[in-house]
Amino acid sequence: MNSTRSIISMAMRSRLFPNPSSFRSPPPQLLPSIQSSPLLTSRAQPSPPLCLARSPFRSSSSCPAGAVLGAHDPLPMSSRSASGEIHVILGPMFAGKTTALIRRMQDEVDCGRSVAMVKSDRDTRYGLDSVVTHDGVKMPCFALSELSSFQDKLGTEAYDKLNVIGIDEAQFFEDLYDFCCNAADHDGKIVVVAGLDGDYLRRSFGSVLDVVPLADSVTKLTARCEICGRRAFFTLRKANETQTELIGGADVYMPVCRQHYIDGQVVLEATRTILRPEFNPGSK
Ligand SMILES: Nc1ncnc2c1ncn2[C@@H]1O[C@H](COP(=O)(O)OP(=O)(O)O)[C@@H](O)[C@H]1O
Ligand SMILES: Cc1cn([C@H]2C[C@H](O)[C@@H](COP(=O)(O)O)O2)c(=O)[nH]c1=O
Repeated sequence: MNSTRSIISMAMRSRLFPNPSSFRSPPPQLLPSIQSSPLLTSRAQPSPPLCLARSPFRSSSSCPAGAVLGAHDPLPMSSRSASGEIHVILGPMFAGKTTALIRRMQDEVDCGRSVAMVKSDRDTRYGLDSVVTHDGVKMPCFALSELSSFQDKLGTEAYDKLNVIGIDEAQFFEDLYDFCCNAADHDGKIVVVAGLDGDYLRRSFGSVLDVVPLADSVTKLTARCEICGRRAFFTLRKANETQTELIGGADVYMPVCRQHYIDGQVVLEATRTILRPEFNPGSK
């Protein structure tokens, strides 16, 4: 697979980058819908000291230490959301979705709310006990195969006290819609969802777009095109694999603008054709 990637990289660079240069996104800026969220201002109150909640699960092997963060005591009911909220953060890889999610959760902790982060256990890139950004910022989390197991994992008492639930890698949760609906509409939770809106072929990925009609706010973040530095809306897969799910980082994917997505797909298709065994009789 490494040789495939280097062939693809070479092909793309020779065709697409007469003057190759690499671009990295600056630290992502939160868009106004999140920065100026009434959630953070209208219900803000003097922050109790930041602390790890005394979760009954802190010593349990199934719950990472500190996966529930926030106030020791839940906020009084009057200061909690009566009907819950759903906020969705979308975009390609490297757009800063996880960064924005962690910041949002930290803001909620600073406002005295009790928060918990969840990610899919399919994403094993950095272990299962933390959500980690591409530049290494971490927050403890629960890694689950399905969101329906969250309440059991946490326990009813802890779930009832929880104000905010963050969900990273939301594209991997098939029960995202039902979970968000129940958590916000029925249980009064604030749910912040971060995930890919599209896969490497720009098809809708998992159920992320299905929760848009449920959402109070939707923020689409952009990355920086690795080829030209313009805004990147899409994720290009550099590897030869064609299945929808392929866990990976910068070794397998790059953020690209529209032009370089189109050019890149042409090169990748040509490269995949060249790599087929019938073109390489001696390669077996
Ligand atoms: N092409 C890239 N390759 C590796 N890291 C990148 C690239 N572009 C941006 N980054 C880094 O990734 C960070 C965003 O990471 P993260 O929040 O995990 O994004 P996302 O969750 O949207 O994939 C940026 O602040 C930047 O430091
Ligand atoms: C485009 C695309 C991505 N994936 C995988 C690759 C990563 O493991 C995650 C996305 O992580 P990030 O936090 O948004 O950087 O999804 C995939 O399986 N299939 C795809 O098409």
